[in-house]
Amino acid sequence: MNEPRTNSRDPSDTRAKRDEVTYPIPEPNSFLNYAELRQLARRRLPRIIFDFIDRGTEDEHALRRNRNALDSVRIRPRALRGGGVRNQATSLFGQNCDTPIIVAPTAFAGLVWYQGELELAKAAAANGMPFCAATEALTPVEEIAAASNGPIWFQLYLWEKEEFTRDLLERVWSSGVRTLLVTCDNSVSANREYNIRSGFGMPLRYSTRNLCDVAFHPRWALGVFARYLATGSVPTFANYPAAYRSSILSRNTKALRYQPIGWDHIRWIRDLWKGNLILKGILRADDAILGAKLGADGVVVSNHGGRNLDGAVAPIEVLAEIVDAVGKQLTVIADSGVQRGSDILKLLAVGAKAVMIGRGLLYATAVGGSSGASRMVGILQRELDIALGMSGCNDIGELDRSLIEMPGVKPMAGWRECRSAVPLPDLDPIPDLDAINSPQIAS
Ligand SMILES: Cc1cc2nc3c(=O)[nH]c(=O)nc-3n(C[C@H](O)[C@H](O)[C@H](O)COP(=O)(O)O)c2cc1C
Repeated sequence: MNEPRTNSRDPSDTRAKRDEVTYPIPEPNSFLNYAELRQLARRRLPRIIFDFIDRGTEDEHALRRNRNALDSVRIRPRALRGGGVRNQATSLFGQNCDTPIIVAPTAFAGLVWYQGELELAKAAAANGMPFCAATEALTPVEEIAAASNGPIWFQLYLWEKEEFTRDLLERVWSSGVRTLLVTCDNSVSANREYNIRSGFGMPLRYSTRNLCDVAFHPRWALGVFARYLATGSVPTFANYPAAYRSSILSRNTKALRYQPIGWDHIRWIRDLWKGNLILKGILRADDAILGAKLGADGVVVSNHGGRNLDGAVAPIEVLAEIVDAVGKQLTVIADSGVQRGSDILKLLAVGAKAVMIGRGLLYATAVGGSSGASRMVGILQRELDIALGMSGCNDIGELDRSLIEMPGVKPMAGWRECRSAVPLPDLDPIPDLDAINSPQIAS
């Protein structure tokens, strides 16, 4: 019998094949998984925006590697244990979270839905998880913080003029944000050729093709773009200094240059920022150690979702080494390529405390605003819950490397000592264990 084919998750497929679906694409807000959601977002968004979100950099090796590396990790489940009430709550920097998922910082999130950043922040708060606002958000950090009753973090890109960065940090602090994430994997701009071809950038480039693209996506054109125009608020980079805050359509954009970031800047930011400091885009243990020595509180092991350095290692390939090096001192978070609850389980089992999701939550916001984002979070939580139960765990604290097999990582490599140990489940309900181990049977 022919198996019905669904979207392949294998990124080594050609793009066309990856998009192949033989089931009808569901109605918005009835998607069942990441692959279905991606199809819906692809339909909803103009191509120029979808590609900006969806694609990687250069030849997209890093993008494919993220998936291949996660897929190559296999789970060795413990039998007959995961049937209880399962718990995925955790705490990050002293704040309780209902799930080990964080909304990753993403530039231009306000383009996928009217005030998309607010929608994402609301969904994050409703689901008890942190939302990380981006420097390149289209909604000011003050508005995001005011609209949410959940934990808000802020991602920082450094500007060339020190005073601009200083002012922004003051705005961030005054809005009540206490966790700052500094992106460390963009000392130079990424080479995203499709953006050059499509005209995506600041400002967006008009062309007949782009106008047709928008015209063929009326729900986006009316629901997002026309709504901005109707409220007289054409999107700008709202966290920029006032003099540089021109609209994404303006030809008179005053260029604001970013500072190529180095370790001295981390020292400078550490002195300036009194809250939690996380370095995002770390892929080496020596860098993580240096970060710890300079006073960072956490790292995000990330290759920027395969969007920056093509050919970069996938985070899960280097996560164990980084956790072993700094897991006692720092909170280690991971991202890039996470699409299923089982991906989250794998990263946590290697030793991450939480994971960030970028594209998945942007697609979800594009499809259904905050309810779309909440639906996607719910799906990931449910998948993680199933993966936990199937692996014989009732709590994410029980995850460890004995549950997984992956190239280069020894089973039970001992990351538990790096974090507060969680006792294994009580063996009392298995009365026959002693009998099985008894000398009579051994003979
Ligand atoms: C559209 C888009 C914009 C992004 N913008 C930023 C950004 O401004 N700063 C940053 O540190 N990371 C940015 N990222 C990277 C994410 O924070 C995150 O590392 C990545 O998306 C995780 O991979 P995933 O998309 O496969 O989940 C962006 C990612 C996407 C998809």
